[in-house]
Amino acid sequence: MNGIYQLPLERALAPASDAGRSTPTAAAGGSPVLLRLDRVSIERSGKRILEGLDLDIRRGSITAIVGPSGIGKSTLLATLNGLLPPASGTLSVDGIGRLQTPASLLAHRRSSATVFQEHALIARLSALDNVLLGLADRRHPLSPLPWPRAMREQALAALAEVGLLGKALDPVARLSGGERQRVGIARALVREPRLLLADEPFASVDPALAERLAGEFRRLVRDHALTLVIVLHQLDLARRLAERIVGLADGRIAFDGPPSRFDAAAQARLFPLHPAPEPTCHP
Ligand SMILES: Nc1ncnc2c1ncn2[C@@H]1O[C@H](COP(=O)(O)OP(=O)(O)OP(=O)(O)O)[C@@H](O)[C@H]1O
Repeated sequence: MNGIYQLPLERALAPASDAGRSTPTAAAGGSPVLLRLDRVSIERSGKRILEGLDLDIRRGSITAIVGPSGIGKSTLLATLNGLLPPASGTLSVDGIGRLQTPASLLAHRRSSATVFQEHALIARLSALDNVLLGLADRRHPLSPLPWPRAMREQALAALAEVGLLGKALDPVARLSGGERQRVGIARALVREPRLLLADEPFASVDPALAERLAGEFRRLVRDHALTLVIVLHQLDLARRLAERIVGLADGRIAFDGPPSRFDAAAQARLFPLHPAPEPTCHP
């Protein structure tokens, strides 16, 4: 892990409900909050997509982002990732502070990784080479040299983590949908992120495989002390995987609570044009 992330942690943050919430900085102490959005508004091409977002993401937690198509779920992930700075408000990260400068944004991006719906893999390259691309920002972009041995070992370890060591040298074009998704997960893991973002990672796999991959995400979060924020369309899966559901509607956070409170009425408020599915049991 890069040394910059081992800065002394800030003092414990005040609860989210406090009026004068403090900002994560690199002071002494520990914080249960990894990431904090304070009155954040987000725009795309000058158009306001989301506004007034107050959100604390706790370290080691799994948060599912749900909401209708086009509401701004991927946009929110892009802001959490540091790719799309807020139009107003602040985004703060424990150990880094407010993401206001290029250096702080870079530090945050280096400690985060994203898994995409369509994997964003290069089909003609091997699984191993695709995973190595997760480390592309850790060496010179025009380097003609082979990947250093240490990075190759890191990438192989990430492939082993998702059960694909045996296919490390296979071109991605020859892998199944589920295997490709695993390569995408390995490419994120190789960055040793503390924040893992996932944008509809189960959208192109069948329900049984989605269930299995969800189990793998849960294990990875636990084993690697990750914090996961995952955009999901499958509400049942969101309820089973996450300990917290954040629902977006009308440009705002319209629901924020545990799966047990995400009942038919809450769903109907997020998806008013569709009848809410029957509530299902969850552990
Ligand atoms: N690069 C962009 N430039 C301008 N507008 C964009 C851009 N990307 C997305 N938008 C707009 O921002 C809004 C939110 O899009 P976003 O992709 O975040 O929604 P979403 O909730 O993730 O949708 P879906 O569930 O369909 O993936 C939409 O109106 C979309 O048209």
